[in-house]
Amino acid sequence: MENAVTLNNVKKSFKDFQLDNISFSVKKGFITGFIGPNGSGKTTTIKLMMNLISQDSGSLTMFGRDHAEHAKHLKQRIGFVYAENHFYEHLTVRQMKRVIASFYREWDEELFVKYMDYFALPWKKKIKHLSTGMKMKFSLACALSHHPDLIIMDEPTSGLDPVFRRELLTILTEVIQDENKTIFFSTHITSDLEQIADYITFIHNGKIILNDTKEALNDQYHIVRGANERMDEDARHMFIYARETSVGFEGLTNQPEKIRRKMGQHTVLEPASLEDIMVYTTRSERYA
Ligand SMILES: Nc1ncnc2c1ncn2[C@@H]1O[C@H](COP(=O)(O)OP(=O)(O)OP(=O)(O)O)[C@@H](O)[C@H]1O
Repeated sequence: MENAVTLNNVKKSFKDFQLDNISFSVKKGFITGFIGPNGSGKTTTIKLMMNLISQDSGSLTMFGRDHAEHAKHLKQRIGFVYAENHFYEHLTVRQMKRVIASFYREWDEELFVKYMDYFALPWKKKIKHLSTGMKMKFSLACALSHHPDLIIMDEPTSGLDPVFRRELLTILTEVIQDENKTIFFSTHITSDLEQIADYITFIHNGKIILNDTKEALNDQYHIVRGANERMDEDARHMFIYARETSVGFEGLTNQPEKIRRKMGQHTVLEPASLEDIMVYTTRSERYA
């Protein structure tokens, strides 16, 4: 399967934080959700992909080309939606659109007008007077209107009401019908990813913990509940995280079959949600 983006042993250090030789790929033609707790390195990774900062070591390729060497060409192929907006606040929507459109060879004015109507965006309003949701819609309209092959978004749904969030997910599902398009986006709203993501990449403390299909995670990761007397040292090793209380234990495992064999019928297993996976893995000493 072709990769839209490949990171190989990428390292980036700040004073108190480092992306620790991360390697993963974003599959072409699919939606990948990028999750991780606050400060885990999502925005830093996205900035590296966008060539807004440079890695200390390692390689980053996009559509098979080195992303820094071919930055100019690759920028044409990427639609970028960023939470901290990068617009000139004093311009109107129309003026700002003109600035953005001038950068892109493939700019499609007809498509942009369609999104302006669809999102009910005001042409004459100054950027500084747009609400958070409107700015995000404008950013999205611009990103989609130059027919990008890769759409990269940093928390696009944050600050959006549930109605528009759902619209956004519908738009993304429509965009991805074209199998040449790829979408990579970070979010804290894991339920959005349960709906639309094909792949999940999970980062924690600057390390990639998971990068797999959502189906594989659903099959593998389970929440287990049972009586404390079923838990022993052997069983404990099969859990990523488990806690015992007076009413019993609850934990996350990626070895459901082994647990079933070991703990027997009186233990309840159910597929873990992405939120469960994120919360329990973050608590685990294994990934500290
Ligand atoms: N330019 C910088 N200089 C120093 N430290 C930085 C810089 N940029 C980011 N960091 C640090 O790197 C860490 C990771 O930040 P990053 O923004 O990538 O996390 P994140 O996963 O996107 O978090 P959030 O979910 O809160 O947006 C943080 O501790 C942050 O303070």
